Amino acid sequence: MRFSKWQGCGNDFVLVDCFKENVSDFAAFAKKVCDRHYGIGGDGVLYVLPSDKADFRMRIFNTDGSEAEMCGNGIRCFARYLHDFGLTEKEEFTVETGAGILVPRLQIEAGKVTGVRVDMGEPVLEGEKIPVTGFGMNRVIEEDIEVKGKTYKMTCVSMGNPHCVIFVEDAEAFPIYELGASFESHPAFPRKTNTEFVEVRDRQHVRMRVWERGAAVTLACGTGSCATGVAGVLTGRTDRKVEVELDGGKLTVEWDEATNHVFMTGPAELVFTGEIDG
Ligand SMILES: N[C@@H](CCC[C@H](N)C(=O)O)C(=O)O
Repeated sequence: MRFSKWQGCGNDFVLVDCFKENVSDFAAFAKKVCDRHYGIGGDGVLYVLPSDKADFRMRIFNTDGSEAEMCGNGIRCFARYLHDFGLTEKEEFTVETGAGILVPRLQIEAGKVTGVRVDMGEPVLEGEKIPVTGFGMNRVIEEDIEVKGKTYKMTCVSMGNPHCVIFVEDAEAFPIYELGASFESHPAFPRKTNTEFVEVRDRQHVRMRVWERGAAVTLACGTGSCATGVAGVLTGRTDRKVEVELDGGKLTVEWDEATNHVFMTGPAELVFTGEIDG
């Protein structure tokens, strides 16, 4: 089976083109190939599929085999694959995801792709829809959450997938490896959650570390960066456009007031291509 390996800000993915390859069990394949010792290594697998609603369909599976609704760094890699490997000649196209139909646009300078800007759609803010229990259809802004005997203030946002944003004094010092899994599996989140630990540097710059649902600590999270941008506005900490500094690079996130859509811009790079026994 042929595959390609991609990364966006160090969040890395194995991509399989299902127009050409046949995968019988998407979840089992993801668990197997994401293993960094016995497999290819990756934070998830992106499957390129046909769609009857959009130009293409993307499905994303985490390292533990769970399927996520959406992946921000993944959709930029997905878009670049479609362009670089000749599946489309368009610079902007539609992609069906578990978070609806999203629109990536390639940024091309002097014939070279320099990045991808994605219209990530509207954030979902109603507690029940994120989902977070105990808040009905209200927004969940700076609400208490107790984890391992300590109370934190959480702001919850869905970008198709659930996010819990915790603003902290010092993101580098936050004990993410000790606490991340307890946020992910907290009873407040019926579908588990991704959690972002965010230090505000100023109104246009934040530092974010992430514990991802189904993948633990990763070097970056695109949907998490978007959720952070939205949470920064909802809590009055940041402007509508912010640069998010991640362990593996930087993303720009803008929550547009006129459309209510979130736009994410950042890199997507091919690491290598290969073949594996399917
Ligand atoms: N890294 C991704 C998000 C991948 C899915 C996530 N782990 C989930 O289960 O929701 C991103 O860049 O958005």
